[in-house]
Amino acid sequence: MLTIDQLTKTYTAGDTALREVTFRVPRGQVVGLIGPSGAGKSTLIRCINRLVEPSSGTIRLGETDLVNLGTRELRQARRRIGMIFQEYALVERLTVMENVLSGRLGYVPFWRSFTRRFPGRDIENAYRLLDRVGLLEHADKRADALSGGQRQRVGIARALAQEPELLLVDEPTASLDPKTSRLIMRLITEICAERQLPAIVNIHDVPLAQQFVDRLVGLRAGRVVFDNAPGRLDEAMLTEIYGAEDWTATDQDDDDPDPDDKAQGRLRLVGTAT
Ligand SMILES: Nc1ncnc2c1ncn2[C@@H]1O[C@H](COP(=O)(O)OP(=O)(O)OP(=O)(O)O)[C@@H](O)[C@H]1O
Repeated sequence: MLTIDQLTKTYTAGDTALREVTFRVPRGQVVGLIGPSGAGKSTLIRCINRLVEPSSGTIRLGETDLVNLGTRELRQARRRIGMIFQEYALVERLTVMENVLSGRLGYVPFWRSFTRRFPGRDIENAYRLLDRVGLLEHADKRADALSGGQRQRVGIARALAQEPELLLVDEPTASLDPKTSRLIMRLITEICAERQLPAIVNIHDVPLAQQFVDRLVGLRAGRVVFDNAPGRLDEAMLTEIYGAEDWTATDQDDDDPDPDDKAQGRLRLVGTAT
């Protein structure tokens, strides 16, 4: 369980990016974080993994107060948080397997990581994860030989290799086509349900978020202005979050509709800034 309470961040330049943000993410729940550019989504994700120092408020992962940790404790706490990135952040010249095993680097002694000698248990687990994300037959390929969707699946397997208690996912589909984006979102949400992992997914694509996440948190100018089930997000609320934009109900550009998408019967919205 992740608990964020009264989290405020004011950058030294004077911008207040988060204002008393409060919400909880229980085990197994995937929260989509939406909001216009500059709303504070990245700042929130970065405060949780402490790449950005919160100005005030608390962030708890289980019993651990993430805000008040010394360097050593912070390093240990970060092992418990798996990150998935927009641009995958793989080591291109290493194999798929080596990239997945790099998720274990925080756990193995330096000499083992230096010589890339990982314990047998880690290797077996990495094979299991590659199987789960559908990349077993690509284990020995170099990362730079993979497609974008395949690279993101490596990114997911690497995050899971950490055996995290929380997933932070930053724009996981921004570089992918619509069909691959759905595949990746489905994989993330299925895995979180299977492992009872809480997750926060920073996502610009509102219809995609609506299809797959359990809950949406909408930020505007650093405040939570929406926190509810995706089905409760209507056009009035979208205007509240995004301001004066033209939110028009439309069919998605979809040449290969998935009948089992949670999207069935949900709003399909496309936003065009005016
Ligand atoms: N390092 C920084 N120093 C000063 N101000 C910053 C810094 N990073 C972000 N900000 C400011 O904080 C506010 C929130 O930015 P943030 O990047 O968190 O928004 P966002 O919702 O993630 O936007 P986007 O969707 O464009 O990535 C903005 O006003 C931004 O200018």
